[in-house]
Amino acid sequence: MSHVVRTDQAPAPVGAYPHARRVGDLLFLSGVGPRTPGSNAIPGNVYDDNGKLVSYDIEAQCRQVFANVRAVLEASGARWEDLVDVTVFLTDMARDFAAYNKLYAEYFAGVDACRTTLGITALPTPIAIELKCIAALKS
Ligand SMILES: N/C(=C\C=C\C(=O)O)C(=O)O
Repeated sequence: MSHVVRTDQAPAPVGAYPHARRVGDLLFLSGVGPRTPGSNAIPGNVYDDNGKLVSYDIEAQCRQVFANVRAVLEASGARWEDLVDVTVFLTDMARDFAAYNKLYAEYFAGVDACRTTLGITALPTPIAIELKCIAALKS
C-alpha cells in the first residue's frame, strides 16, 4: 500500500514532492524546514532593506520546524511518538548545535527516535535547519 500526503497545515513544498508518503506501516516525510504554514515566513529572520538576511533565531526555527513535522505527522494519521528516525541538517553547526540539541532533548523526550545531525553549506530556502523524518505507524 502506498499513500501520498499533502497538507496546508505545513509549509508548502518548494518543489515537486509531497509532504509525506506512507508505504505499509512506514511513513516517509520530505525534508521540512521552519517556514510558517500559509505565509512561508521564517520566524526570527531579520532582513536588511535589500532583502539580505541579517540575523536569524535558531530557537524560533527549531520550535517551528518541530511544529511542522508534527503537522505533517498528524495529517498522515501518525503521532510524534511514532517517529523512529530523524536526520537533521544544520547550516552552521558551530553556532547552532548547542541550542538545537537542548530543544531537541525537550521535544523528543521519551520518543527514542534514532538521530543523525549533519552540518551542510546551504539549504534551498533561507533556513538554518531542516529535518528528514521516518515514522512507523501501528497497522
Ligand atoms: N525539502 C526541500 C526543501 C524544503 C525547504 C523548506 O522547508 O523550507 C527540498 O527542496 O527538497
